[in-house]
Amino acid sequence: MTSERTETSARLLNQREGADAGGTPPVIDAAFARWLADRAGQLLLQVRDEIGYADGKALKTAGDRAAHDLLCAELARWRPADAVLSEEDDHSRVAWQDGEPSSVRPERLGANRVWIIDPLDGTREFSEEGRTDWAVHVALWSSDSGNPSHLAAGAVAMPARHRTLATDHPPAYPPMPIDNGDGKSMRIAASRTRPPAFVTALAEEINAELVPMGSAGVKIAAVINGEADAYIHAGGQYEWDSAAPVAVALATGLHASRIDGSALKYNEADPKLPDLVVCRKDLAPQLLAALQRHLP
Ligand SMILES: Nc1ncnc2c1ncn2[C@@H]1O[C@H](COP(=O)(O)O)[C@@H](OP(=O)(O)O)[C@H]1O
Ligand SMILES: [Mg+2]
Repeated sequence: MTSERTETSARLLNQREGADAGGTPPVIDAAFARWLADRAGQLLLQVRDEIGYADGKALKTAGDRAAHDLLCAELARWRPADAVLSEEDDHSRVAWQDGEPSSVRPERLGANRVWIIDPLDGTREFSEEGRTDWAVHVALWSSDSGNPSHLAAGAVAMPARHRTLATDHPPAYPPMPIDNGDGKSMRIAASRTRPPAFVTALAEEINAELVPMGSAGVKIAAVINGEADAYIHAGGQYEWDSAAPVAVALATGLHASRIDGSALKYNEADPKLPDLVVCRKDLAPQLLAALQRHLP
């Protein structure tokens, strides 16, 4: 059954390739990132339609694989000299054993340009009918980039929301929230299925409302759009979960850092990036101070 379904996603990919559905992509990296994320997003919608929701595990596997294969094929075709770090074939997980680097050094560590991709972020939500909180992440890390994160471009496609955020046209800075009279001072986006315990305690202390949703990309997009004031995560994540949305957040002018206030770094030997906070700049001092009191 599973192999049949994997064949289904391969066939969808082939159909699209055969029709050359994407045409010639933009030359500028940020527009290329948007193009790529959009193409994978459309493919994921097709996979959902074709496979259905009866077997969630099969749907997750087919979606992850189809989006990964499309992104890698297009990157190999249009950016052949660049390295790739993807959730779906992260060899550095093998190269990093018991907290120590092994002798296997991933090729990307010597590269000047590395695409950091999460073919399907919010995999769980993707497999649940009616949910729209899942995304495709495409980011470019460049050694030449002037900013501390070295993120040179990023795109977050949210196909089920018909929305893509990317650094080619960074969204406007979010508007100040309207006081809706409920006495809550801040809305903090947090994981829908595994919110870190300390975030609940922190929210109580600063009288904030927790807004649960899936996908790191969708939560950061919520901060960018002004639907949430902050996204706080700790306890585990990888570079691909945040690289693309953080690139867009930084391009928009928002604050993004580790929860201790230090810079987010990408294309590290160990791709684990276990915590982060993204918020409006004016909230950063208050949130970082509260985080200091609640650090897990
Ligand atoms: N404790 C943890 N360890 C590793 N990854 C985590 C994690 N908590 C969240 N993530 C990853 O962060 C993304 C968003 O999670 P959430 O929706 O719970 O906020 C998911 O990515 P994937 O869907 O790409 O696996 C999830 O796997
Ligand atoms: Mg992810």
